[in-house]
Amino acid sequence: MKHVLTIAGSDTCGGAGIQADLKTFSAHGTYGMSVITAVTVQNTQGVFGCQDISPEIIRGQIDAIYSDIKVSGVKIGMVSQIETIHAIADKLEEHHATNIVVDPVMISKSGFDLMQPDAKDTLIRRLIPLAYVVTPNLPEAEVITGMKINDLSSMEEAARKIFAMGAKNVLIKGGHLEDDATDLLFDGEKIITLHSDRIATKNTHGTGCTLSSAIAANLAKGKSVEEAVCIAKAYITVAIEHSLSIGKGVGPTNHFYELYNKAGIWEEIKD
Ligand SMILES: Nc1ncnc2c1ncn2[C@@H]1O[C@H](COP(=O)(O)OP(=O)(O)O)[C@@H](O)[C@H]1O
Ligand SMILES: Cc1ncc(COP(=O)(O)O)c(N)n1
Repeated sequence: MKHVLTIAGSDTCGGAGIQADLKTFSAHGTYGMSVITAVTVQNTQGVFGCQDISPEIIRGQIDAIYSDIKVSGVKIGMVSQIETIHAIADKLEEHHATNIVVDPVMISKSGFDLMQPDAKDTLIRRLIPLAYVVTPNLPEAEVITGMKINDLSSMEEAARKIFAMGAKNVLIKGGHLEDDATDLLFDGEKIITLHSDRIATKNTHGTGCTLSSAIAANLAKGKSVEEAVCIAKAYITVAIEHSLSIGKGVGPTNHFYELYNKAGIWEEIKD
């Protein structure tokens, strides 16, 4: 069994962040571990507070894992402060971490700043070059590139710009497009589009977290980037199709493994 690490924030209600990542790792038959960067006060209706974990404790958590356990894939999610980003980048470089998926989380669906705006340049300078895959949604890709993105051709242009910043592969997510939920992958040579019809649901809490952890789990299992992203797209689509109306607001994705069996993608994700 492969071991996969998430470096991200805690979401009290279990829909996004560390909790979504660990559920996704388990559903893929991998062993999940976590380095917590911040604890949010959060439910399906919003984020009501946040306590950052000190850089010292973040560095300690990363050392605790890498000094003891082989890590085959890493997902990075919420990193709210400049010092948090330096602590993570320093330690991942020191431990020669591989298969790093960076989800540049900035603002929650409910509108809370999960990354302080002044940390943007540090994220670009320190984390994007470490990324084997970086997975911005449209607003995040706009902040990173400074351009307007609203269709496939501007998604392609943005992917090329972010590739030039040092990421080995760029996946621009189309969850915020007006029409279909089409994502676009650029591997430095070719563009691949991953299409899904838009599912009519309000329950999309943690979709980006789920997708990036599914990519990390699949890379850890030895899949190519193209395979990992395609399987992760199939996974998130089923997870949204069966999303849960838990709470009064935006409900979470569903990681119950029987669903994947029924949807016919269990054969793909179980290996
Ligand atoms: N309503 C939807 N129907 C189908 N797929 C969706 C829907 N919303 C998001 N997705 C997919 O979920 C994944 C996460 O995308 P997105 O919601 O843009 O990320 P984030 O959570 O970072 O904002 C992408 O693969 C996207 O295409
Ligand atoms: C701890 C944490 N990490 C990430 C997200 C982003 O998820 P979403 O975009 O669905 O709000 C979140 N809400 N909370």
